[in-house]
Amino acid sequence: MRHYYILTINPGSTSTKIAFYQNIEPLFTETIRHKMDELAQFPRIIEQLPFRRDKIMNFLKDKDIPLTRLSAVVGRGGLLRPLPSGTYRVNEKMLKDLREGSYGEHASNLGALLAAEIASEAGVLAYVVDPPCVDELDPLARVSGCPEIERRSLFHALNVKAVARRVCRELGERLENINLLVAHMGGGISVCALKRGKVIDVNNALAEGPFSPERAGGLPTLELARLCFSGRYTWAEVYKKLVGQGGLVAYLGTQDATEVEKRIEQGDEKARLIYEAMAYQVAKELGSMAAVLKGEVRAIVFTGGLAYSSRLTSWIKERVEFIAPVLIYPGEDEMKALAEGALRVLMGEEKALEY
Ligand SMILES: Nc1ncnc2c1ncn2[C@@H]1O[C@H](COP(=O)(O)OP(=O)(O)OP(=O)(O)O)[C@@H](O)[C@H]1O
Ligand SMILES: CCCC(=O)O
Repeated sequence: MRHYYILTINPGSTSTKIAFYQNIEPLFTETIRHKMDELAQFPRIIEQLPFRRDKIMNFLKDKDIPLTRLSAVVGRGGLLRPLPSGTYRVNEKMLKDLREGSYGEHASNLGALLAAEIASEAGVLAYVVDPPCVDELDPLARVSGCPEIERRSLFHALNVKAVARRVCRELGERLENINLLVAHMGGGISVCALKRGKVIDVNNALAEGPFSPERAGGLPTLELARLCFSGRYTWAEVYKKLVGQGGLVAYLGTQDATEVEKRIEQGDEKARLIYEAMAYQVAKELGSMAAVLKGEVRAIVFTGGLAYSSRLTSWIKERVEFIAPVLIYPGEDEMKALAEGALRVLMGEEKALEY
């Protein structure tokens, strides 16, 4: 079998994950965690591009990987127009939408931009796989209750799809034959109802559902409207309150769940209340997604960085295990999913989709 060398880049809200694959074998992987004050120097996410690019180039240098060795570079896709699931070739139109933030600002917007810069230096193609804007919503799920506002599918599609495939392999099931609930719990939280492999409903992870380490999640609408019209905040300030500085950060001053757990162990009652409330909200969202699937759920899956926490997962589990067995896949499989998506195209098993 021919060997392809694939660089995968995954810019998350608090980290840049990088890996170098020979086909689907990881030769090197690294997670660079960014401190909040390090990122705070950039008013816009797009301005982090040279900072994160340098980190990647240092990684390649440290590991002695010349650009000439790369067969492809693949980044986590960003906020683009609603798209079918798949692998996309990065093109100028995609880069323009990401640079301009046409569909919103998000750390993952940097994925295609970083991949394109490095791929062009290496003289190879850049791809993205299952971006967060993958949209498989049931028509019922699009209705919000306010005609001017349509619900939007925006979630951790790459990891959710990859973990769902892995769960099915391990259960000996076919994805298209079963229903799953998958809760990705990282810097943001996506709680998904998968009906025969399709995410037919999910909380918009930037604007709905449980609060998360950095996101405020769904809020009481009238109180939010009052805050917006108070004259105390600009749109940019409100956005930051809801998306980058909400949730654990707003209540506790940190997005780091391990730090919150240390405080709980030292008897910090506020930290305990807020952390348990996050678990409570995830459980509540899972309950409503179980109703979406009419209770026909083969398994409930927890994944993402927070799934490493046995304290958090047991709080959620005790409220939802009556629905279906709970399976825990801590961290994420995103890097492998990126490599696999690019490899399917390099090997000609799948045609890259055009944006
Ligand atoms: N061992 C652990 N125990 C508890 N929490 C952890 C552990 N490891 C990571 N976390 C927490 O997981 C969260 C980050 O998860 P993750 O790395 O999946 O997020 P991200 O990739 O930055 O963002 P996103 O998943 O939204 O794209 C942080 O709150 C972090 O403190
Ligand atoms: C993946 C989009 C959602 C988030 O970052 O929380």
